[in-house]
Amino acid sequence: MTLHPATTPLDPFLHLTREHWDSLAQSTPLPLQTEEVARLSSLGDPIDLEEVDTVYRPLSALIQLHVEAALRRHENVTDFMKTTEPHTPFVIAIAGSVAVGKSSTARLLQVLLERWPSTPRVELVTTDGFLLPNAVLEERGIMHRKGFPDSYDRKAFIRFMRSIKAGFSPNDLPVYDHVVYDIVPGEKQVVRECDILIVEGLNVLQPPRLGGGGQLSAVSDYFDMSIYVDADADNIREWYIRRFIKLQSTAFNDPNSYFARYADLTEDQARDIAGTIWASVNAPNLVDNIEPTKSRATVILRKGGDHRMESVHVRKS
Ligand SMILES: Nc1ncnc2c1ncn2[C@@H]1O[C@H](COP(=O)(O)OP(=O)(O)O)[C@@H](O)[C@H]1O
Ligand SMILES: CC(C)(COP(=O)(O)O)[C@@H](O)C(=O)NCCC(=O)O
Repeated sequence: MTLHPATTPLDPFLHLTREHWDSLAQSTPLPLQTEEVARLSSLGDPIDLEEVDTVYRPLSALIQLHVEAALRRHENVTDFMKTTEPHTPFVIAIAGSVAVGKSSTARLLQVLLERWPSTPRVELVTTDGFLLPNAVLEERGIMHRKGFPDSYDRKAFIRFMRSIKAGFSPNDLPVYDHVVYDIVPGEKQVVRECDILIVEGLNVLQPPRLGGGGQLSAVSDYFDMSIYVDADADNIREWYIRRFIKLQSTAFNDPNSYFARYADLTEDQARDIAGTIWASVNAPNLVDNIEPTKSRATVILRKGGDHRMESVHVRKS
């Protein structure tokens, strides 16, 4: 097997090179066209069909193995307990820094997984809907900590995950708008009944904390599998700055954009502002809160300088 680098007796991960990963699941079809891949990629995350074929085809096949095993276990356990409770959605969490490309990964997986016969219904929830509204962040003096664990309504997020794993489909999830940079008053996301739920966000792998009832709980208590999208902080910083410059000529021109005041900056000025936001908000959040959760993931996708996947690290089973 092509392992990279050598594992130690305490290392619970298998380290697979890009070449090894690419050689897997050769018979799994890739039901996607170039146009569709372009539509699913986020701004600044240049995924092409070759990358989808190399990285996401084996990943969707590996996820299917986990889903099928969970379905079999459910059948065996319900037989054993003489119950008839239907199975709950298989939950996949996607974690990683701001600007690392989590949303492209989530959207690609949604489309690939719903083409498998056993999982035709795949729903996607981004955790920004659980951010506290700006008015609350301002009241608490933590507007500069948007994306940090304390900027979320953790209780509502846990309630949502618990209801999913209790077999319900909530219809009242709050919705966040990146352009307005705030929760949209009155707007709700409906999560339809599904086979797989993908939950994507910075903080999905945060460890348990003590809740109101004296219980230790974390949203990850309700995950079946998790994926951490990883890259060097210097690369992610550059992707963040480049995306900010692209947003200047797109989203920031919307008069409703929270960043509209930055639309007319020169490229150098935009670089400076984006670098400052990165250094004061997103880098400390990555170092202090997000990166330390990496080893909790089932799979780590490690990207190189151009968003190209370099290696994949999978929990030993
Ligand atoms: N200021 C913004 N205005 C409009 N869209 C944005 C803004 N910031 C981020 N986005 C979009 O929001 C999505 C999520 O971004 P982010 O949280 O950085 O995660 P990631 O880059 O890992 O997917 C991306 O599709 C990105 O292009
Ligand atoms: C909205 C986000 C916190 C991401 O939320 P997520 O869906 O990961 O929970 C992030 O994209 C963001 O806007 N961070 C604030 C700092 C900044 O403007 O870059």
